[in-house]
Amino acid sequence: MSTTFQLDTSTSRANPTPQPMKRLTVPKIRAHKTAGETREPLVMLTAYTARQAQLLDAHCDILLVGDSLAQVIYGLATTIPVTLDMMANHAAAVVRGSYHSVVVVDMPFGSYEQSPQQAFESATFLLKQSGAAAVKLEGGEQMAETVSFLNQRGIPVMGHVGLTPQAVNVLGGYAARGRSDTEAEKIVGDAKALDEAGAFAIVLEGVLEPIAIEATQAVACPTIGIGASAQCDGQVLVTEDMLGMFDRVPRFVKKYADIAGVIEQTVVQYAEEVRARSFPTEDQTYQPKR
Ligand SMILES: Nc1nc(=O)c2c([nH]1)NC[C@@H]1CN(c3ccc(C(=O)N[C@@H](CCC(=O)O)C(=O)O)cc3)CN21
Ligand SMILES: CC(C)C(=O)C(=O)O
Ligand SMILES: [Mg+2]
Repeated sequence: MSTTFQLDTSTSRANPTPQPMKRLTVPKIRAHKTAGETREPLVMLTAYTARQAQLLDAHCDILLVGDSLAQVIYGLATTIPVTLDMMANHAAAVVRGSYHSVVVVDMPFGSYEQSPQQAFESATFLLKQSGAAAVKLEGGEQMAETVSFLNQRGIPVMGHVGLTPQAVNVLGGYAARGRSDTEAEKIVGDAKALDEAGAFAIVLEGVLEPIAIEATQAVACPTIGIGASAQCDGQVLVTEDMLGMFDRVPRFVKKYADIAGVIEQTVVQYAEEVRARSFPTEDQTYQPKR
């Protein structure tokens, strides 16, 4: 008898009911600029849990299991300490909660920079453990060889240039990028190198708007902006940031809701009712039959 554990993705989904929407694919995203169909901006948000994925899935094109889970979930100061196991576990949860969106997983710091071989080993681990479709990694020209190596071996790669948070110790903070001419040229060159290496999309984070526009016009694959420009081919935000759940957010975040406020009010009410013994009532308790 085989002892191999087979992940049955059809039954491991938290929501197995038939869905009307089709699953989006990586090639459709890569062809976004040339496909005559819609060219509507791509909608991308982060997701770290199954329930969050369920709520976002039908309304997004891409769900990113971002290493920003460092700050958002784990209370860490930077994304540096994030491990492959952390990423794989959250990615598996997100895949179980999604049907339509392409699920992309961030490769954590230290898991891919050394060589294309190291990147391949780490990426296969992430994809096998989670069922996600693609990985994202930070860096430009210096990562082009790795992007091509993975792509040729069946692993689609999303690039990420500009403000690359895993390089915080080199950059010295999270300030916007591209203020000098050499920096601006480097960002556009990095985007071109990733595009030519076969990246299916590129995140442009924290770059001056004219550079985001120039990079978007210079590449064949779609660009996805965060703190970049509405002229990018798509946008991404950290879900907790835009929901108003996270306390310290970058300036480029638009807070669409105040979920932290809703949670606080609700907990205040619960605490009052517990202390007043007005919760639970008869509806929320089990009484013996008479
Ligand atoms: N919750 C969250 N949202 C993010 O967008 C995010 C993460 N976490 N973690 C990973 C990276 C880190 N990012 C960050 C973090 C901080 C700033 C920030 O504080 N920016 C300041 C300017 C800082 C400076 O000029 O030195 C700002 O006011 O926008 C920006 C991007 C983006 N990513
Ligand atoms: C902010 C996005 C692009 C990201 O890389 C993350 O959430 O980790
Ligand atoms: Mg990230």
